[in-house]
Amino acid sequence: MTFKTLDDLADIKAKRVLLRVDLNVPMDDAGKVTDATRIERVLPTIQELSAKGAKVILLAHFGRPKGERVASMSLEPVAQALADYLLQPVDFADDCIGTSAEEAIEALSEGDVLLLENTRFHKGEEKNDAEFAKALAALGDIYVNDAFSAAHRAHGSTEGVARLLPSYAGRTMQAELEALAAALSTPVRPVLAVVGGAKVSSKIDLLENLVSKVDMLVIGGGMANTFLAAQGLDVGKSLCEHDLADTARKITAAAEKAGCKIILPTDAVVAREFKANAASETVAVDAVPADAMILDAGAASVDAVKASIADAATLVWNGPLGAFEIAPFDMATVAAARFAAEQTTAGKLKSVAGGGDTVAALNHAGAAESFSYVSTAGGAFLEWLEGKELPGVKALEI
Ligand SMILES: Nc1ncnc2c1ncn2[C@@H]1O[C@H](COP(=O)(O)OP(=O)(O)OP(=O)(O)O)[C@@H](O)[C@H]1O
Ligand SMILES: O=C(O)[C@H](O)COP(=O)(O)O
Repeated sequence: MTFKTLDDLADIKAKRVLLRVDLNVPMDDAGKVTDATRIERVLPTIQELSAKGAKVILLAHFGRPKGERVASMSLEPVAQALADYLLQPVDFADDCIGTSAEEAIEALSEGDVLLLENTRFHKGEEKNDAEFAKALAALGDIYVNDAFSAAHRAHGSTEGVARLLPSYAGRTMQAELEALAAALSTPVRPVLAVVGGAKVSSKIDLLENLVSKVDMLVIGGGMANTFLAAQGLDVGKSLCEHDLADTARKITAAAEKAGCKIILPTDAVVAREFKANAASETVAVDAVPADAMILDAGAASVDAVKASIADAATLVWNGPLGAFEIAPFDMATVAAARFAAEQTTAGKLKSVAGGGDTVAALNHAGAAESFSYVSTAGGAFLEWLEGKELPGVKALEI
């Protein structure tokens, strides 16, 4: 696929550049960014555009507010975090279209950077509504997409607006696509995929295709609970999408047919409260108390994950194996991440991981630096891996 890059942008002095970035960063309850990887990755594009004298207008989403204005999903705290990394002020407008955006843009000088409020506060964003895309496009002269990790969404700010303005790929978009192609276009087998995390409904469908592309699939985190429940196990109060049991069974059957080995947890760390240092115990997965929730994989499951990593030549990983943000439920994720890092350093494994929280988990484990490649993308990474066309990339095609 060919698209224009920043190298194709001639004179952009004083031009209004709408730059789509992914600032969907992990954040604690106090509004502090807990992992800045996605911020760091978009700095080169912002800096390059700003240095060339453009008025840089950032479009981004945060969380899933479903078209409502949800205060806890405002991007305002991220503007300050971005300014700290950019070492230059970042203005903020409390809407991504309409008067407040227009006035904030009007006030920009060459090289200034402005972040517009969460695009998902408007229903038109996720619907990719033509009027919403038009309202966004009216704010800029040029569109640049640097949000590879949101490129699997055909939304107004990732797809619709790209069709209305001269469009370009940013440096991170370009780098991600090149790095993933270099690492995984012809992966050395056996290939192991590890899929965990919490976005069960938006990722489970991807597994049906994935099992035909990989030799082993470790299912962990909230995703595993759905598979355990589909086997008839009681997962108590665990994060679990019971209505996806049929899908889980279909994936298990597809894996068998494709000769892909599925590895599910056999034991789990359970607790009755979702908080740091809550009283916890390790139980077999068929003995989860009805009033408890699975927050991590147990030691036997971790051994099985490590054994799979040891058997693999290539690892692709999205989604933590437990609620790693709260101690001690980071045990499985940290142990697996460190083992994969060791195998990579020893030259036995090519390891590629991606996802907002996955990267945070690898950083937490001190393992990210040793991985072969760390992508900012989770869902987009899995879809890319499946060979799917990503709408946000497709819209940039010349
Ligand atoms: N057993 C579990 N119960 C509840 N939450 C879990 C469990 N296991 C993992 N999680 C949560 O999953 C979240 C991460 O999942 P998610 O699918 O968003 O991954 P990601 O790497 O951020 O990918 P993406 O970039 O697509 O969002 C973490 O916040 C973690 O606490
Ligand atoms: O975190 C991500 O993977 C991207 O920011 C996309 O977020 P979404 O899964 O809510 O679309």
